[in-house]
Amino acid sequence: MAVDNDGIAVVTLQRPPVNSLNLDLLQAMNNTFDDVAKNKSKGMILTSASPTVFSAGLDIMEMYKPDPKRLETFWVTLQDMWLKLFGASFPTAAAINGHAPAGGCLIATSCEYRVMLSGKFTIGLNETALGIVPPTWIQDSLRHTIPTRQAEIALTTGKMFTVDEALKWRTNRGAEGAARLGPPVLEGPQMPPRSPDQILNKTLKMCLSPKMALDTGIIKLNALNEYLVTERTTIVDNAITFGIKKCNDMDINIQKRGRRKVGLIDETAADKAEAIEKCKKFIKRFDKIPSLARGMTKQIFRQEVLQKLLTNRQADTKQFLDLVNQPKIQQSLELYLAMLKQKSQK
Ligand SMILES: CCCCC/C=C\CCC/C=C/CC(=O)SCCNC(=O)CCNC(=O)[C@H](O)C(C)(C)COP(=O)(O)OP(=O)(O)OC[C@H]1O[C@@H](n2cnc3c(N)ncnc32)[C@H](O)[C@@H]1OP(=O)(O)O
Repeated sequence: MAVDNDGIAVVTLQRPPVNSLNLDLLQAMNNTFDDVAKNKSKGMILTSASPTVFSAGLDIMEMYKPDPKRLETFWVTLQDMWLKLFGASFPTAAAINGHAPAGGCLIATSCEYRVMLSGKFTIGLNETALGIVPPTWIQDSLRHTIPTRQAEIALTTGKMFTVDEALKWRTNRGAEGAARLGPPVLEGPQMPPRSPDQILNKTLKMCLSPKMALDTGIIKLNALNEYLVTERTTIVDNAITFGIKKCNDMDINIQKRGRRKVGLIDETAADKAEAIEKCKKFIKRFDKIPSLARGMTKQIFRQEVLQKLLTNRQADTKQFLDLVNQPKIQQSLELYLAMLKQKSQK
């Protein structure tokens, strides 16, 4: 842990090669979180010493052929880590400088703010894809971060988000919708882009002109009708071109506005230093907010989710122990470890 001049603690996970969460690392995290609270730090930023992995999640070796007592301590320590981090009264942020699967995503979603490095990294809760039901409180961390519907789909599919997807999800109507209609007709002498309102106003003016004979008016309206039907694609394209131009003139970023954000991460950064700076900026937002009021508001906001685990702690532990001790799960763990080993040797 390093505390900067502003009193913000930067906590770096350092368990090579992939910061997998074993008992020792979880205990060290818990002690550090206690220190941050005791020192009355202004806030805490979690990051990783690895250049490519934030955290690979739970250390599978803790669950494979486990010692029963250690396995139980391992799970209770993980619960403690989550209760301390998710329930921390001080501001928390994650500078996610690499992959964050499963438990890595849990750490990130337990924080209040997330900045992830742009690149070929992924983040998400992949448990379902591995044949495991994520415990309620792990699901709750995701549901607390992104909209419920997206959380349900992500959890049930074991979705690992790319950095871009984590920032935004499905495309809405907008720039990409326009692209699906084909290239817009660009401005030119024959077809200057006009808004639909401009076209209708001009036609109306022409038809209402006292100089216009009734039969000429009818001919013109029929021609307009035919034009609207046969040229509808061009008209839509022109309307889109007009809209895009107006947005550009008004400095509105249609690329961003056209996409729905999933918000699993709040911002991206080019490198770790920038990610930490952005996290610091988030924490400094609370400089003028009384810290007691802030902390209590956060805890009240998160109380329901925290209380659920506190009430069901023993049952949750028993469920985990029963699951891990199943021969079928032990077999899956063995296969998964072999697969990871094979992949790392390539
Ligand atoms: C599968 C069944 C699990 C059953 C658990 C039962 C109940 C649990 C309750 C539910 C909670 C689950 C939360 C979890 O966190 S489960 C853990 C899920 N984690 C993962 O699936 C991530 C696996 N790792 C990776 O995908 C990649 O390692 C990576 C993080 C993307 C990084 O890739 P890369 O940089 O290429 O590194 P390598 O893959 O080469 O790995 C290097 C080294 O580290 C070992 N390793 C990786 N992840 C773990 C891990 N989670 N635990 C232990 N060891 C891990 C990997 O085997 C390599 O080892 P060697 O160098 O010795 O070959």
